[in-house]
Amino acid sequence: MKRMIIQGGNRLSGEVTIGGAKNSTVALIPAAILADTPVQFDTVPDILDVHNLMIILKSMNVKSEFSHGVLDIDPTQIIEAELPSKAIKSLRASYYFMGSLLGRFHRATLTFPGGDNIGPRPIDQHLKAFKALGATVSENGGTVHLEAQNGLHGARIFMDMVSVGATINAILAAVRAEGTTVIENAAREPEIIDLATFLNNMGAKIRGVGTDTIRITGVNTLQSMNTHTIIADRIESGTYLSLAAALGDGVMIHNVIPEHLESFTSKMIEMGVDLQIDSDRIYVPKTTKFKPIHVKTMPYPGFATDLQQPLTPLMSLAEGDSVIVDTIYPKRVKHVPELQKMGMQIEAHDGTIVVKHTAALHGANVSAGEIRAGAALTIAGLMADGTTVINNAGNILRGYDRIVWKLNRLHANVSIEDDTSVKIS
Ligand SMILES: CC(=O)N[C@H]1[C@@H](OP(=O)(O)OP(=O)(O)OC[C@H]2O[C@@H](n3ccc(=O)[nH]c3=O)[C@H](O)[C@@H]2O)O[C@H](CO)[C@@H](O)[C@@H]1O
Ligand SMILES: C=C(OP(=O)(O)O)C(=O)O
Repeated sequence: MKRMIIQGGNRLSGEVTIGGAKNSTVALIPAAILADTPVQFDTVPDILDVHNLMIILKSMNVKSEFSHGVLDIDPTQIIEAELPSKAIKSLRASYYFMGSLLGRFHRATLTFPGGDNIGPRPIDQHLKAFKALGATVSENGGTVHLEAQNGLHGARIFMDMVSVGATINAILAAVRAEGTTVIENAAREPEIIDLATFLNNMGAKIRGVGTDTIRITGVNTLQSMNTHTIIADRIESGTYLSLAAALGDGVMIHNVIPEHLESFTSKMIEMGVDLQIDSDRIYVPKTTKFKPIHVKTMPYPGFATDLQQPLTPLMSLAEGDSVIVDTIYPKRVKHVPELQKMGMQIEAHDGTIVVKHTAALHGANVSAGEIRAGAALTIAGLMADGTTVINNAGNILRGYDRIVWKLNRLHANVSIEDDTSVKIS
């Protein structure tokens, strides 16, 4: 288990550069096994999810090398093999191997995925899509077996609810299927567009991504001709925007796609933060007065559920009550009791989180129950007087690229310790 140690109270200033999007990367890596050539990604974030996906690739004889943000994957010698259940369970997105293995071998056997504990996360829509494409699905204990004995065939798939994961899995299974697939009520997240861009550049025929109807005409082969640059992480961007507003004396955030963050930046502006938004960077000036806001999380382009927690420390500075309703994950409140330990006036009842003005936060011994709860605790720890110890910090490192280095470059005082108290970067 890793712990993050924060000596709070420093004002932050300087520059930070956002990494490639976690939620793109974790779909692109499983997608790479659909290629008949080696593939290369750049601006890959250095996060635990990437390292765990590389372990899964290795078990299938797929070589991968990751250095300085460049990830090379060679799937040309891939074999069918039992996948390592510890790595599968370490992250949510391992379920994308269901779609990509089905696309590649017409069968797949996987244990159920892990990922953040943020309330119920069923995969019925994923399985419905696989069945529509011609696969049979059998479940045994914690294992799912998928098999398309007569191959995969294009179909019309209507998603009962808007799901990022089910949309991506349906694309992965359909991209090399015979005939045309139409996904209706599809999710529109930018990470889905990024995945389709990668696949289309290899010869796939995916049209309509970014709308709620996606059409895919299956192709026989996918061949990579160039490096795919991963889009900037909008959730990491929002996290740094929030902490820069809460305790910055002027912070420039580089490699941002402002169009992907409009639902978030509009709320910060409503709070009174005079953001200076450029084409690919945002400057956050020192701000001392904040107005309370109301936020409701929704599928993209609505306010992201992954950004409600990182905004709570900033909300605690507002002069009045702020309210969050998380319609995607109403039980995503793991940050609430931990922030209370730090003195924050925050409560959760019946799917509604209320954050009241809090005069001061103090350091405490807390736990990151999930990645974005960890982000909220990190920001609160930086704002607090004294020392904060965040246990289960592996949940933060799952998805925040080189976070200790980035925060310390902004003049924070943060370190990570493992069980044996050896400091790592
Ligand atoms: C790796 C990745 O990209 N993770 C993101 C992805 O997760 P993930 O893809 O798991 O989330 P979904 O978009 O699928 O979930 C949206 C909603 O649909 C429900 N649902 C989903 C699938 C299904 O088969 N049945 C079902 O009922 C879920 O319980 C949830 O209430 O989108 C979430 C919602 O934006 C984000 O918080 C996660 O960061
Ligand atoms: C919920 C998240 O991640 P995952 O879906 O990978 O668990 C997240 O990134 O906030």
